[in-house]
Amino acid sequence: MELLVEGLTVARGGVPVLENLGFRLSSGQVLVLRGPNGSGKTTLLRTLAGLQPPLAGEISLPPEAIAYGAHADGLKGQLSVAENLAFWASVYGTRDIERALVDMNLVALRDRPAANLSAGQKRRLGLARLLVTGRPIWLLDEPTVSLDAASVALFADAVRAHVAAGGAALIATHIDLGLDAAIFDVTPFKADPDATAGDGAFDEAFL
Ligand SMILES: Nc1ncnc2c1ncn2[C@@H]1O[C@H](COP(=O)(O)OP(=O)(O)OP(=O)(O)O)[C@@H](O)[C@H]1O
Repeated sequence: MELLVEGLTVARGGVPVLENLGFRLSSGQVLVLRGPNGSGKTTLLRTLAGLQPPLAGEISLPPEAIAYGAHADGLKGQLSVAENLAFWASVYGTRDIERALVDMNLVALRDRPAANLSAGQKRRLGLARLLVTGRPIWLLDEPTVSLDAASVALFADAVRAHVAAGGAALIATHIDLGLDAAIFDVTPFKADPDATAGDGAFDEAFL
């Protein structure tokens, strides 16, 4: 199982942000996505997850192989922690939510409505969702926002276990997660502003 990306050009609002980008993410590997604010990391992850079409290029795996953890946690506030996980387990066709509850330290919170969780607890629940997807490729956008040091360590352990079991992860993060990871810096792939000159909409990070 391998995610191979070749000649990929991604855009926001119709404006190319990154172009002719490529990388390989193999089973057992963690790749950390780097680049300044506004450089296109979220846009790249959304494109790989199938949430928006690329302008060009090839992505070797379908969105069904991918679990995307976005900025927004996507919780259902009226449902309890366990009910949220059970909902996602049914969506993804998996069963076991208990391991996810344990791994993200949510057992004591299992019956609490998601709306009543703290920001960091919500984040832990959002990450627990990844564990019930059963999908091999995790794409994560700033997964540790709002997490305390202990929760960052829990998250890093979950990623280690995922890749040890043959999964892989592409993680946009500005912090050191203490993982054995390669770095993929998107900066060299910034789109050519001249190609879109005249509309004044090009990414501020590259002006
Ligand atoms: N909905 C949108 N419509 C148009 N342009 C957008 C939209 N969202 C983001 N952009 C622009 O697209 C460019 C890439 O943004 P993106 O969020 O992919 O960057 P990023 O590398 O993830 O940034 P950060 O590190 O700040 O999270 C930026 O110039 C941003 O202003």
